[in-house]
Amino acid sequence: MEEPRKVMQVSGLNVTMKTKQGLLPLIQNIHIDLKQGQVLGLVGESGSGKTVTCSSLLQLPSQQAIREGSIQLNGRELNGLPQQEMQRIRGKEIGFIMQNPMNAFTPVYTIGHQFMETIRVHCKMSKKQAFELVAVCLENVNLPDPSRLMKLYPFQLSGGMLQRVMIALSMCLKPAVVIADEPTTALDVVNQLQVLKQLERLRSECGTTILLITHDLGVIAEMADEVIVMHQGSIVEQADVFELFDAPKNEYTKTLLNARLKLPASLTMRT
Ligand SMILES: Nc1ncnc2c1ncn2[C@@H]1O[C@H](COP(=O)(O)OP(=O)(O)OP(=O)(O)O)[C@@H](O)[C@H]1O
Repeated sequence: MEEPRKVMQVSGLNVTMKTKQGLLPLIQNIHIDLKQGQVLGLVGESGSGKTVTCSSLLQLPSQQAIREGSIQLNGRELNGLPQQEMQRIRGKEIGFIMQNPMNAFTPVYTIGHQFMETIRVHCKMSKKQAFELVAVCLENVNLPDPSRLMKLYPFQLSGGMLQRVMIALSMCLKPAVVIADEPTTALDVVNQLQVLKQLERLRSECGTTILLITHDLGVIAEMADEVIVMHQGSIVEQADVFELFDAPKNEYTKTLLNARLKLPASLTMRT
């Protein structure tokens, strides 16, 4: 069988932070290949460097971060691109869904206004066309009464609804890659399931590659094809999801998996 195409290739990525105490290395020598249509899980304990890695892939502005290495999207080098250029890439070519979706929206504009403005930045269309497209996209992620919802402000929606608005935006812009950083952590079980279902649709219907960062190994088992395990800023293991759960090779991975098995059943039955 033919290997899926590599959409994003990260190699030799190091991130060092300038702090008052001096230079602080945060992640070292990260290599990630994201293949078309795959869900790649990224796991590791708190502070292992998952978010720093994502911020680097998105080239989020940071005065303090020194990023070395290569981040290629469909063969184009992103590391060092001017922010103006990255703004065109973020959303349209690399989508992102954050743990706290409230941070992704401006509180003073309605959902409809923000959604329409974002797609009009990337695609040429009239306000009327954008309105109709947004309504269809919101309906597509099972958000009821889209015309009413578009008139609401972010604080008037639940976390799960906002996550689905962000997924709807990705379904609309069809980026090659979506980075989802703890997309279900802040949600109740019903909303978690809804968001995971919509992410799965994004992959199956749009062929989007998803980098899924989560603490929840249940979510990884359910969603991921392959898994990367990070520890203290480095990748310690990468394997097919079945292989990783059945026969972890690295000692830290074993500890991570054992920690889950030792939790009471009520805490592990989250999916
Ligand atoms: N701006 C910063 N200045 C200094 N240190 C930072 C900065 N941002 C992150 N760090 C440190 O980098 C390390 C990795 O942080 P990161 O947020 O990537 O962890 P994480 O794996 O995403 O954790 P969590 O699962 O809790 O979100 C942590 O030790 C954190 O304290």
